[in-house]
Amino acid sequence: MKIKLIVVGKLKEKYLKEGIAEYVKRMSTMLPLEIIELADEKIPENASAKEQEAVKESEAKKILARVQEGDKLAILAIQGKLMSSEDLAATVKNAEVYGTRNLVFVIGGSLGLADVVYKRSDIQISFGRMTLPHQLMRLVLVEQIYRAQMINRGSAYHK
Ligand SMILES: C[S@@+](CC[C@H](N)C(=O)[O-])C[C@H]1O[C@@H](n2cnc3c(N)ncnc32)[C@H](O)[C@@H]1O
Repeated sequence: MKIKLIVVGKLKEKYLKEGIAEYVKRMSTMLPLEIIELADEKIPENASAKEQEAVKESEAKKILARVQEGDKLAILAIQGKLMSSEDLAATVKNAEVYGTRNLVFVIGGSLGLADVVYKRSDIQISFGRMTLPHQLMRLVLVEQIYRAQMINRGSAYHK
């Protein structure tokens, strides 16, 4: 099985790039993580609700173009399901056991994800009701995917 992470927007901060690269490297000998970075849409200044929806729809098209039939799609959503690290580890293990080809995580852009992405998703994962910047969310999620794999290996990394 492959684990993929689809993200909207280019990562700018060096400290985030370095943190993510470290966990990606650590996972290279386990289930490796492929990060697919999509260009974000320009948000017009003082964008109306309709313009914001159009941005999300356009980002959704690019996201869903990278998702294949049979992929298990886990989106990051503030109002989604609260999960423990052990729950995430079980999600990864189950996907592997059931022969899933790709377990795909998605983090939305600064406006979030369009409804069409929610409809396609198999799980909506919440990291709490607070809003995290999507770029920081990327680092936090990558660490949790690493942690999930360490849990599944019975490693002392997870205490
Ligand atoms: C800046 S947030 C978007 C905020 C937008 N108002 C919304 O409700 O989705 C960008 C992305 O980061 C992710 N995100 C941010 N905070 C999160 C949290 N607490 N739990 C899960 N995902 C989160 C989501 O994928 C979201 O689409």
